[in-house]
Amino acid sequence: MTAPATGVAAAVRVERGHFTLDVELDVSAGEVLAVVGPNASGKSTFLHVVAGLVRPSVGTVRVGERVLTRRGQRGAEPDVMVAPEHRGIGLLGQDPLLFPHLSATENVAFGLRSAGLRAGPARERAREWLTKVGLDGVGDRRPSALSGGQQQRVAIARALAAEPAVLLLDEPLAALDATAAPQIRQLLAEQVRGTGTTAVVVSHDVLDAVVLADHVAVLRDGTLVERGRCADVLSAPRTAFTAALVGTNLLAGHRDGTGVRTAVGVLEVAGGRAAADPAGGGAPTGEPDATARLSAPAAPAGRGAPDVPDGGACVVRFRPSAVELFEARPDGPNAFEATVRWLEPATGGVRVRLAGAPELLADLEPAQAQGEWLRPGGRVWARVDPAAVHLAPAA
Ligand SMILES: Nc1ncnc2c1ncn2[C@@H]1O[C@H](COP(=O)(O)OP(=O)(O)OP(=O)(O)O)[C@@H](O)[C@H]1O
Repeated sequence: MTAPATGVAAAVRVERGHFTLDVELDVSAGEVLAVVGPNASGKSTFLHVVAGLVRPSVGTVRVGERVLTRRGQRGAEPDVMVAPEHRGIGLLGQDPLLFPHLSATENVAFGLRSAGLRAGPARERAREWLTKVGLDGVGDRRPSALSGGQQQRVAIARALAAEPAVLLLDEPLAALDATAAPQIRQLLAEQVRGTGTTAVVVSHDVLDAVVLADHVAVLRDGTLVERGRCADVLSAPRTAFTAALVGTNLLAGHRDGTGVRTAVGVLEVAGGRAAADPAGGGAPTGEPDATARLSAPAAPAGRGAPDVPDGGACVVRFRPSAVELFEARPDGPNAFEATVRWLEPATGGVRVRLAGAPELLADLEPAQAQGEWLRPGGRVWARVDPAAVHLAPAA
């Protein structure tokens, strides 16, 4: 029953006053791509261009061999703008947008009827889909008699029953409560993968990328800043936004011998050898001092460090659990002074947010988080083990 999966190729530019979206993104047939980014980065705009709801200033959108949008191309190629309802693209947003006067079954059957299926087979298929999304027995109810999660299940059934060439998901879980969201996320993952549907999901929530997608694209200010397999991008982010999304620390800087010069000083990295003399370069006092070397220069970088030339732009990454906090300056490399912004609960302990741009995170066990010195606004010393500091070329 399922239509063969089809890929998407979009290269579009949208100009809107101060905002410009300029992205080129391909999604292979049967692949699920998550598009993440801060507010107003252009995620929905991109989705709407693919759906045919927004006309780009210039660019093309193809699904398989079919050109759905073409605008402002050089040469004699005429402009194309296929209407949204003729694109074979399904769109599922946070609002299920069900017809209030139709039952759940009729809501799902409606799209199938519009696609030319007769009433009997359309109802039959609609019932099958309601079973697939866990709604056996509620087909006769109208949306007002269904919970938010159940309504979203109906919307998923309606979207997938139509066998779209491509399914676009715009924050599909944003309106659901904490109990319904994981269930619907799992259902979406099973059904989108089970049908081999090519999909693009826009979300603020990294879990959506982890659970639903194969690849992730990170947008910032209308521009693509990272793109790759979820496992790679999320485990080794190269931008502060992605790092914040996955709850890790990331500092941009420049290679400086065996370390990296960052906003908190020179951090020695995994693959470089930590220095024996912590006082070698002088530690910063007061505000972070980017000129200070936080340990003495070490031996040349070992095999663990990527090949970033001295002075080259790069990022360092370290987990919050690799950051220790002290009341007084500790011995050893990679110590720097910082101001506590606030404390919050974390799995198995306390997460401390340290002021700065970007802010840094430290995850402490409860016993380490005791003491008057550890309070919002207080000055503390942080230390990161060089073996836990990972270096990557700048994105
Ligand atoms: N219809 C519109 N007319 C003019 N500008 C718009 C319109 N829709 C969005 N914008 C602007 O385009 C930019 C990108 O918005 P978009 O909704 O695509 O971002 P987003 O990443 O989806 O944001 P959010 O996560 O907040 O939903 C923003 O500056 C927004 O104000």
